[in-house]
Amino acid sequence: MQMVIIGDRHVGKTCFLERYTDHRFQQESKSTVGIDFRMKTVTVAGQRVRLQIWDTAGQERFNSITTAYYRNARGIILIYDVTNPETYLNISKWLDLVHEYARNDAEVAIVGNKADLPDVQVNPLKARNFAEKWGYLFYETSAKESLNVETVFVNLVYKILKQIPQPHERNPRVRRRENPVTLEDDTEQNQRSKCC
Ligand SMILES: Nc1nc2c(ncn2[C@@H]2O[C@H](COP(=O)(O)OP(=O)(O)OP(=O)(O)O)[C@@H](O)[C@H]2O)c(=O)[nH]1
Repeated sequence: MQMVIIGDRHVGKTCFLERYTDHRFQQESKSTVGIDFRMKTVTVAGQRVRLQIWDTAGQERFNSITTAYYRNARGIILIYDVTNPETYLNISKWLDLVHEYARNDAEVAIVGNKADLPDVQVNPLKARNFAEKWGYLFYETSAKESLNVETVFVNLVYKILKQIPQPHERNPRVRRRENPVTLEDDTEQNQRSKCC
């Protein structure tokens, strides 16, 4: 299952992904050039899912490269920085690209990152209302303090899985237990690739 992480530069996309796949945080994270990806296998609602997560450059000059990766993404994580209102306002610009390049059934999560910092300048209620109005997930996260990072992935995968007809839905006599918060960090494989 492919996912793509988008949003302005410096909002913490790479740190967010590294926190999820490598359980670490690097204060001196380098700007992503073009595109990068990591793999992780998770179990959500009893189903093992292999995620290929694309980390895109926030700089506009890479848009022609990065938007090519939207097409195959089942999930899109759009990150802004809670201490930088401009990155929140730019969400609509990123959503325009999503509507232009992503599949119609892609699930979107809006994420306000850097929630550990004291000078929060984006009202989380406003952001949540906006996300809910459009049927998107919403979370405030901290890649630094590992707040809600796994929750974003689990709930996004769960939402995507709910879209896909499951075997038990085709045969109502076969029942499977559903537990959206089940997360087994069972096989963690980090593969990296860079291009451009
Ligand atoms: N306090 C705090 N700082 C963070 C957090 N996440 C990222 N940062 C910092 O924000 C800066 C940018 O992080 P990156 O992950 O490189 O940002 P990016 O969105 O991938 O940037 P581009 O690759 O340029 O698009 C770095 O100095 C990080 O240390 C967070 O949750 N809390």
